[in-house]
Amino acid sequence: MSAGHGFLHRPGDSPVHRLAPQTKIVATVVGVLCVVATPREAFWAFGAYLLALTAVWAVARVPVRWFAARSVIELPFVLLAVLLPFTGGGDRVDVLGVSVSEEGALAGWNILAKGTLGLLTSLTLAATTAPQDLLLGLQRLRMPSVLVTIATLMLRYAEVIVGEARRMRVARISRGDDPRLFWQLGATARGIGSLFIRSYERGERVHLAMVSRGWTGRMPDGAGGDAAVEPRRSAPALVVERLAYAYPDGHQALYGVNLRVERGERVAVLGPNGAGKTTFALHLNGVLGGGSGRVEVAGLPVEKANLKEIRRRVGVVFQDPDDQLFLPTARQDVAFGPANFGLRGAELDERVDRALAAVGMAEFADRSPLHLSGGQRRRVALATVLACDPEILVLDEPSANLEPVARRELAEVLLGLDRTMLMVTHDLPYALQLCPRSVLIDGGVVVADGPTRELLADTGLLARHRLELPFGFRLD
Ligand SMILES: Nc1ncnc2c1ncn2[C@@H]1O[C@H](COP(=O)(O)OP(=O)(O)OP(=O)(O)O)[C@@H](O)[C@H]1O
Repeated sequence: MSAGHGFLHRPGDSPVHRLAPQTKIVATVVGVLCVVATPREAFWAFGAYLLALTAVWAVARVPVRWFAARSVIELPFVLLAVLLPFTGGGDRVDVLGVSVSEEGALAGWNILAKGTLGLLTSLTLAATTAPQDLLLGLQRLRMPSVLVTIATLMLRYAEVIVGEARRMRVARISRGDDPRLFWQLGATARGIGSLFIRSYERGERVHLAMVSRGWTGRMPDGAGGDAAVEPRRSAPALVVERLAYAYPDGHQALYGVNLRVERGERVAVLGPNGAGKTTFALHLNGVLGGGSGRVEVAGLPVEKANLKEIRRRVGVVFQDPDDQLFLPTARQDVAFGPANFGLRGAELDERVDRALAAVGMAEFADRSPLHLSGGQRRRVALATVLACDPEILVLDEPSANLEPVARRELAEVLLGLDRTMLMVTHDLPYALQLCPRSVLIDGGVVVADGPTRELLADTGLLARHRLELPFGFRLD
């Protein structure tokens, strides 16, 4: 679902909607400054501003009632403005038998007129400009990148909350809940509680995806990357020995995983729900750690001192592309990882273009990821990781929620990539198509390892670990 329809944004294709966002931002700031600077007695000027705004609304095809409904946030100021004529000092006049302060009335009018016009001007900008385009406009106006990034993260978080709220509302209404009914207020309150927990979890996944692409909590400062630690060329791509891990709540997810993957191999990681596949994958670039055992990438141990280099070499593509994409344009999202790893200027642009081209999304570079289809988003998510030029690509459920054509197209992209690949998946035909070798994890250990075709032909093995080929699928 696109996040285009927000509380403050009213999508459309009017000339006002199509204006460049930076032009609208500048016009809004100038408009608000003019309103503030206008003397309070210049009643005609306020009338002219309002007339100009209503003309813009007519062109933008946004009804007056849309603005009226959103102007309620101004209510406290309206109350203050209404009280001032009665509480103000100075000369007083008699209006319909009530004594009114002249100075108070003018002060109230000043607040009411300037506040309302300022609010309506800002609402006009918000109504006709998508949030992502606003960020783009700020960037084009050369706002400091730190400010734009903070605004971006705040926007992403707001989207996370709104998205979770929408999903929960749909799920509840489809189960017969009507939040308008008084006796269901308790359930609504509990819903709000779980909304914040779910938003927190989603925020954590977004953060994990950022960390995987080299985010350290600091903005790239243009100083270039640290010197790379040279890996051993002759070493296998990946060596995992006796890897065990318990989550902080004490739940033991891995009990001693052993795996060796040679350079250029494509390996499917199969297993039932809760087997430990994702936990295992998150150890490969040090997003999870602190357990026992050993993980080595190209001869480099996965440990704190090597984390930056490890994350450069191991790219994790998460299951949900929305966890991976959070910047205003696909291009910026794809540039995020390599910029964290120190790439700048023409080299960075070239890397981004190459990654987008590799997934067939070059023409969508300047679009907001939120305006792309599910399959397109997944391809951009893959590009965000390819742009880091990883030696090992780890994909978590790459075919989940993809329509057949998008699934096939992604397979073609993946088959065209010349790198070591680990693919966590429940999609057994996809594993067969893409990975000559499979490992089967269950109960936190590797229970089978061999050619994918042989593993999938062993119906007893599959049944023991709750796996099965789709109905009608035959291995020939
Ligand atoms: N943050 C967490 N805290 C505690 N336990 C967790 C956490 N994340 C996962 N687990 C538990 O660890 C075990 C392994 O989870 P993991 O997500 O690695 O499984 P998986 O094989 O990827 O499953 P699926 O196929 O359903 O995605 C599960 O029993 C799960 O409940």
